[in-house]
Amino acid sequence: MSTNKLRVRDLATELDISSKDLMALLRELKIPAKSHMSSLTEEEAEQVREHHRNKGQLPQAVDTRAKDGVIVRRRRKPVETPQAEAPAADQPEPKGADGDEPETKPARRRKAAETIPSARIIEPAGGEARESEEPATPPAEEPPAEPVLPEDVAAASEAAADESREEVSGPEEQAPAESTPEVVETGEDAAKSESRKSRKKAPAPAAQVKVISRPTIVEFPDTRPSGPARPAGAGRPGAAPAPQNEAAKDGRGKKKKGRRMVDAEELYRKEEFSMGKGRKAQKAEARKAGGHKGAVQVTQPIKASKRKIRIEDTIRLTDLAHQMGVKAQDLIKKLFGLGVMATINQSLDFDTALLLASEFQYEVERVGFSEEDFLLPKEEDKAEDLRPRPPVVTIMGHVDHGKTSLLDAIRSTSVATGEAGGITQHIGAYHVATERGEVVFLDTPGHEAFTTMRARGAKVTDIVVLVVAADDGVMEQTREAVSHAKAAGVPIVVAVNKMDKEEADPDRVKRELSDLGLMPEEWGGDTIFAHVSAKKRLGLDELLELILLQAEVLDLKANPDKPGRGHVVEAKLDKGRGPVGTVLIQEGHINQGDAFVCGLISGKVRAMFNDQGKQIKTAGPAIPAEIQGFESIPEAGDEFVIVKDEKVARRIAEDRRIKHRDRELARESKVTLESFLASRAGEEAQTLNLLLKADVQGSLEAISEALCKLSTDEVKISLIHGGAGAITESDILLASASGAIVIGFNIRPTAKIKEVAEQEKVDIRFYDIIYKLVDDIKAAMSGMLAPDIKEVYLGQADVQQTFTVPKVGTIAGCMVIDGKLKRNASVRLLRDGVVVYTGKLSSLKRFKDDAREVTKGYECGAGLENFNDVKAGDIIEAFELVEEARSIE
Ligand SMILES: Nc1nc2c(ncn2[C@@H]2O[C@H](COP(=O)(O)OP(=O)(O)OP(=O)(O)O)[C@@H](O)[C@H]2O)c(=O)[nH]1
Repeated sequence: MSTNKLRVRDLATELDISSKDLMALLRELKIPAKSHMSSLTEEEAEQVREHHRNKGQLPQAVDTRAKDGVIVRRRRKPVETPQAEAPAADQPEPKGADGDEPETKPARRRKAAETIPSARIIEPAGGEARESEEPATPPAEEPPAEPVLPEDVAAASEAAADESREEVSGPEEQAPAESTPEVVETGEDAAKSESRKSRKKAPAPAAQVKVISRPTIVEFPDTRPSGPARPAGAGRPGAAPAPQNEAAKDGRGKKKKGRRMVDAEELYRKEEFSMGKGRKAQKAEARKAGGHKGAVQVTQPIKASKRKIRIEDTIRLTDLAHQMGVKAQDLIKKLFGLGVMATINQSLDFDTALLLASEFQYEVERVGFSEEDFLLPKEEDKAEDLRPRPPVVTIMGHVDHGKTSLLDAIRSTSVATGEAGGITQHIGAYHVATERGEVVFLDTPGHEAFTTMRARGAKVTDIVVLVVAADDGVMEQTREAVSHAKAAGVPIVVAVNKMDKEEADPDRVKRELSDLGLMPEEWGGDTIFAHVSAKKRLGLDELLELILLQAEVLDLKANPDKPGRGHVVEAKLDKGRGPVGTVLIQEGHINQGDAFVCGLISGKVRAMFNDQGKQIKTAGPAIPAEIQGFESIPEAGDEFVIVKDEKVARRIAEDRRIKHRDRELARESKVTLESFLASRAGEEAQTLNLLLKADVQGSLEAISEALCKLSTDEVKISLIHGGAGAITESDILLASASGAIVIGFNIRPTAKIKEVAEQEKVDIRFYDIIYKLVDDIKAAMSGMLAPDIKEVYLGQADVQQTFTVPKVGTIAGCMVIDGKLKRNASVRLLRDGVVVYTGKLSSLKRFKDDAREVTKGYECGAGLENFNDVKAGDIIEAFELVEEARSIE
C-alpha cells in the first residue's frame, strides 16, 4: 500500500480513460472525488482498477450511488439503510473516505488495523473496550470484548455515533483478516488475499458493496460467530460468550438481540423510574451493569420493602409523587380517573394515598403521628415523690370592690417584709411567703380571665378569693364569679373588703352569699370569710392564713423531680427579648435550656426570671417563671410541656397546628341541644349544662324552676349560671369552658356576642315562650329534638333617630351595622340586648324610595308593624324563618 497521492487525472491516464469517465466511474463506485485533481486513496484506486479490469469497460449504470463521505463496506447481506447517506455526509472526518485528505488516512487505517477490530467497535458505546486499543492484542483475546457489543446496540446513541464510526474505521478494514468471513467473503478472493497486510478493502462488485449507516456499524461483530470460515478468526466464535452465540445462531440474531436489549433496558428504565432514580443514574447503572447480564438483572422486580411508602394521616400529592418517583401530573391524571379532582399541593388522606399508590404497585404503611409517643410519659407519681406545693389563687369580684387593691396590698406587704428582696415585676403571677407557707396569686383578677383559661383547658387556680365590698354587698358580677368558680369546682374564700368604711355591713354580705350557697362557717356552712381592708392593709395576714388553711384541706402536692408541665398565665412580645410568657409550673421543674412545646408553638428555655425580675436557672411546682425562647407569642391558658429536644418539640407543634387547622375548618359547636345526647353517649348519668339569661328576674326564676323539675335519673339538668339581662362575653366563655348551652329568654345577642359564640363554638338558643323552651329541653333530654323551623339571621341595624310620620307612625332612621335588612323580614327590637318587640318590618326605605333590602354600611328608614315605641339606640334585628326537613339519625 502506498501513501502516495494519486489524483483522479493520473488514474484516468493509467486506465486510459478520460478524467470525465473516471469521475463517472468514481461516482458509481461511491468514491468521493470533487474534480479530476482530487486525490484518491490507494484502496480507492485499487477498487477502480479492479472494477475496470473486470468489466473491461466503465460501468454504465449502478443503482446505488455513494455520496461523499460514505463509508463503503462489504457485507454478505444487503442491508437496506436508506438513511445511511445522510449521516455519512455529515460526518466531520470520515475516515478513509475523504478524498481530500488521502495522505493521512492510510496511515491511520494501518494503525487501526493492528488493533483488535471487534474491541474497537464496542468501545464507542460501551466504553469498556478502551484498553483494547492496546496494539498487537492477539485475535484470541478479542472475544471477551464481544459480549459488550449488544450493549452498544442498546446504548448507542446518536451522539456516540460519530465516535463509533471513527472507531469502526479500523475494524471495518481489519474485518477480512478477522472473524467476519461473511463480510469478507463477499468480496473477491483476489482482493482478500492481498488485504491481509495491506488492510485495503477488497474491491467488490457493486451488488455486494454495502453502504452502512452508523447504527449498522455496531451490528457488525454480531455476525462474526456465524461465519467461522476464516481461519484467522477460528478461535473467536468459540470464545464468544454463550449469549452471543445463541443470539447469533442466525443472521437475525443480532437484530433480535438488539431488540431484546432495548426491551430489557426499557423495562429497566421503567423499574428504575418508578424507584425515583433519575435518567442519569439509570444510564450510569445500565452502563455499569453492561451486556445482557446487567440487563437481565435489572428487569427483576424491585424488593417489596423498597416499594413501601410510609404515610402519616395525610400526604401532599407532590410528596407522594416524589416518594414513588412518578410525575405529580400522572397522579393527578390517575386520581381524575378515579373521580377525584386534586391539585399538586393537595393533601391526600390515607385511603386515597393507599388507592393511588397501589395503582403504581406501591404499598403504603401508615405511620400515624401521636404526640403522646413523643411527650414524656405522664405516669402516676408515687406517693413518696410528691411534695406539698403552694396554692394558686385567683381573685374575683364585682367591679370596684377592691380586687386590684387587695392584690397590690398583699404583694406590697410581702415585698415590704423584705423576703422578696427585689422590685416586684408584673409577670402575671407572683408568690408571697408567710410563716405558714407560700401562696401564689394570679395577677389578672376577674372571672373572665379565669374562665378564658379554663375554656382553653387550663385548670390553674386552686382557690378563688371572692372580694365583696362590705358597703356594697353582692352584685351582678359577684354572682357571676360564684357561678364561674362553682362551675370550675374551685373552692371559694370570701374576702369582705372595705371593712374600714363606716357603712361596712359584713353580715349583709354573708346573708346574700348564703343565698348563693356560700354559707359562712359560723353559720353552719363551710365557706371561709375574712374581713379585710385593702386600703388600710388590715386583715391581710389572716386572709393569707385562711387561704393556706383551705390549701391544707385540698392537700395540694406535686412531684418536683420530673420534666416540667404547666400553663401560660400571661404572654407578651417584649421589645428586647422577643416573645415571653409566664408559665406557672404545676408539676416537675423547668431548667434553662430545656426544649418545650406550648400550645401550637415550640421553643427552648433561653432564660427564666422570677416575679422579682431575678434570673433563675430552674423553677419548680407553683412557681411562676417568665420564660424567653418561645418561637412566637403563646396564649394564656396554653399548656407548657418540656420535651426531649427541640426537634421533637417542633414536630409536635407542627402536628398540632395541622390538627388545629382541621378543627377550625370543621367549626362545630362543642355542644348543641340536638347533639348533646349523642355527644355524651355511653356516659352513665348525663348532665345537660345550661346557662340561662332572661329579660327579667321573674322569668329567670320561673324558667329555672321549670327546668330543674325536668332532671331525671338518666339526664340531669345543671343550671351553671342564671341571670337577668343581655348575654355577655363572660357568659359565652363560661358556657364554652363548661360545655354548656346558652338559653336566652326574650333577649338577643349583639353581633359581637354572636361572633364570640361562634369563635367559642357555643350554641345559643332563644325563646320567647316558656313552654316551648321547656318542651325543647325535654325533647333534647330524650334525644328527640329536631327543629322543624330554623331561624336564619339576616342582620342588625342601629336606630340613630326617630321620626313621626302622620298616619304611618314612628319611623326609625337606622344604619345597618351587620348583614342586611330585608323588606317584609321578621324583626325584633332590642333595647340593651332585651327583646322589646317581635314582629315584621312595615316599611323599608332608602331616602324616599322603597328598598327591597339595605345592606351593611347604608342608612335606611324602617317602620315596625303596629309598634311605635322605637327609640334611638335600639337595635332592629332582622331574621327569616326557614323550614328545615327533619333529619333521621
Ligand atoms: N375605703 C376603702 N377603699 C378601698 C378599699 N379597697 C379598694 N378601695 C377603693 O375602691 C376602689 C376600687 O378599687 P380597685 O382595687 O380598683 O377595685 P377593683 O375591683 O380592682 O376594680 P376593677 O379593676 O374596676 O374591677 C378604689 O378607689 C380603691 O381605692 C378598701 O379596703 N377600703
